[in-house]
Amino acid sequence: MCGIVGLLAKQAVNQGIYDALTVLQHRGQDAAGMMTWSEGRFLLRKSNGLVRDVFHTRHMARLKGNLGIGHVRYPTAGSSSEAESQPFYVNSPYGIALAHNGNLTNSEQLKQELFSTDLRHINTSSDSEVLLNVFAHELGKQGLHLEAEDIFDAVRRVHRRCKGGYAAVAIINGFGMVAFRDPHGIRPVVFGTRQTDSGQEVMIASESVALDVGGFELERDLGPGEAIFVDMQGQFHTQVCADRPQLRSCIFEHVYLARPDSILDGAYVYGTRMQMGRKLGDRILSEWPDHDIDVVIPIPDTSRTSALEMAQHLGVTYREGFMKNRYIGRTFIMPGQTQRKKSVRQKLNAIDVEFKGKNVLLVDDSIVRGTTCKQIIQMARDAGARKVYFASAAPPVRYPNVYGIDMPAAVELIAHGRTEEEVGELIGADRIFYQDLEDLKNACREVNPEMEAFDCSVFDGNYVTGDIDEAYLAVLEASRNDSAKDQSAGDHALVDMHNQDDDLDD
Ligand SMILES: O=P(O)(O)OC[C@H]1O[C@H](OP(=O)(O)OP(=O)(O)O)[C@H](O)[C@@H]1O
Ligand SMILES: NC(=O)CC[C@H](N)C(=O)O
Ligand SMILES: [Mg+2]
Repeated sequence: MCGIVGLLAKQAVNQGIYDALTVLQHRGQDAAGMMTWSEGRFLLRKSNGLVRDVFHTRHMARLKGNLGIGHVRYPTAGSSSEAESQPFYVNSPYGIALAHNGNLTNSEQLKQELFSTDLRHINTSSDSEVLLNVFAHELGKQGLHLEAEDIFDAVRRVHRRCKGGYAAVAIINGFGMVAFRDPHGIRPVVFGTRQTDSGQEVMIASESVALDVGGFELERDLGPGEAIFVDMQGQFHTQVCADRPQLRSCIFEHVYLARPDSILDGAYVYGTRMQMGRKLGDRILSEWPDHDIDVVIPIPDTSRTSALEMAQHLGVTYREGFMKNRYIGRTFIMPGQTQRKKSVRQKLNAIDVEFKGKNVLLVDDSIVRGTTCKQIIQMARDAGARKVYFASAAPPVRYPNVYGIDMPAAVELIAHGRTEEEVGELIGADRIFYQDLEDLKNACREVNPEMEAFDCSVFDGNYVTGDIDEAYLAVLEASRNDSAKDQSAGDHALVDMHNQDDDLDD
C-alpha cells in the first residue's frame, strides 16, 4: 500500500507533490521519490527514508517543471533497497516514468515474457519495474503521435497481461499524465481539479486527503479498470479499459491503511470506521449483555474512531489510556519484526490512573502478527488493570495478502490456524472480541451502498483475481517471510537516470 501522486499544473509542481507525499506518508515509510518533467527532460530524486528526509532544498530546487509524479514506498516485492524505490523510468517509447501502488501476482511470468518476447530487460526485482515495462511495450505499438484513444488501448492490453492489484500514475514525455486502476479496483486512486486564471490543474492520488491539502476539488475515484489521461493543457479524458470490470476494493484500506479523513470509493473512511465500532459494540452486547467493562481504551492511532463510537454505543466511558509518541511512525509497516516489537514500546505508554483496579476493554483496528496487542495487554496489567479484554474492529487476519500489503507468510499471522479464543489466550487477554466479516462489509456498505463486494482475502482466503493457489502462496512465504527478508540486504546501486544525490553542493 504505497502512496502515489501525479500533478499537472500551470506552475512548478515540486512543492505540491512534496505536500501530497507528506500526507500520504502513512502508506509507506521506507522510501520516497519524485520525478518531474521539464522541457523534454525528466528529473529524479528518490531514496530510502521519510519524505522530509529524502527531499532537501537542493533537491527541490532541481525538480523543475509543471508536471510530476511522486511515491512513498512500503515494499511488497523485491528488496527495500534504494534501487527499487520509485518512480521508475524507461526511455522507450517516448520516455515514460511510473509510480505504482499494489502488487502484481504474475510478475515472474511477465518478466520472462518481457525478456524473451518483448526484448526488454528488467534490472531489479521490483514488480513495479515490470508493470512499467509492460505499459511501455504496449504503448510502443502505437504511432509517433499519441491520442487519448491510443493510450487507452495500451492500458487495455496491460489489463489483459497483468494480474494482481495495481494503481499506477505515469508521465509520458511530451504528451501528459496517465493513471490506471486494475480491473478489480483493489488499490485506490482518485483524481481532482483546481481552477486557476491560467487554466485547469489536475491531481491524481492514492487518497483524497492529498487533494484536500493541495486545494483540489475531488472529482471522483477511478473506477475498476478505468484509465485517465490528462493532456498538457490540463484537460482530462477517461475510459474504462477492462473487459470485465468489477469493483472489489481492498477492505483493509477501510480497516487500517487509509487515513480516516479520506473518501475512498465514495465512502468516508471515518464513517466506515465508526460503523465498525457500532457493529462490534452490538456483538459484545449480544454475546455478553451483562458485561462488567468499566472503560474503553483505544490503541492509538488507527483504532480511535471505532473505539469512541463503540464506547458510546456500549454506554461505557471512553478514555485515552495510552499516549503515543508522535515521532514514531506506524509499526505494522516497518520491515522487520525486531524493529516492530521495539517500536511498540517506544511508541505507546500507559497512564496508570486509567487502568488501576478497572476492567478495561482495549480496542484495536486489527490484530495481524499480534506484536502490538501482546505488549499492550502486558502494559495494561503492569498499570494495574484488574481484567483486560481485547476487541478487534476487524475479523481475524488468517491469510496472506498478495495485492500490496506486506503480509506474505501465513505462519506469521497470529490468527492463522487458531480459533478466536486461542488467539485471546495467546495474547494474554481475559476475553477477546472480533468483528464478524459480514458486519465489516456492512459497516462499509452503510456508508456507501454501492460498495457491494470487496477483496477480503486476508480474512477469508478468497483471492478475487482467481490466480492464487497453495503453490503460489508457498513460494511467496518462502521468499518473503521475515527471516528471508533479513538476509536479502538489497543492492543500493542505482542503474537509472541521473538521481539527485547527496553529494551535490547546496
Ligand atoms: O498485530 P500487529 O502485527 O501488531 O498489527 C496490528 C497493529 O498495527 C497497526 O498499528 P500501527 O502502529 O502500524 O499504526 P497506527 O498508529 O496507525 O495504529 C494497527 O493499527 C494495529 O495496531
Ligand atoms: N505497497 C506497495 O504498493 C508496493 C509497490 C511495489 N510492489 C513495491 O514493492 O515497490
Ligand atoms: Mg495501531
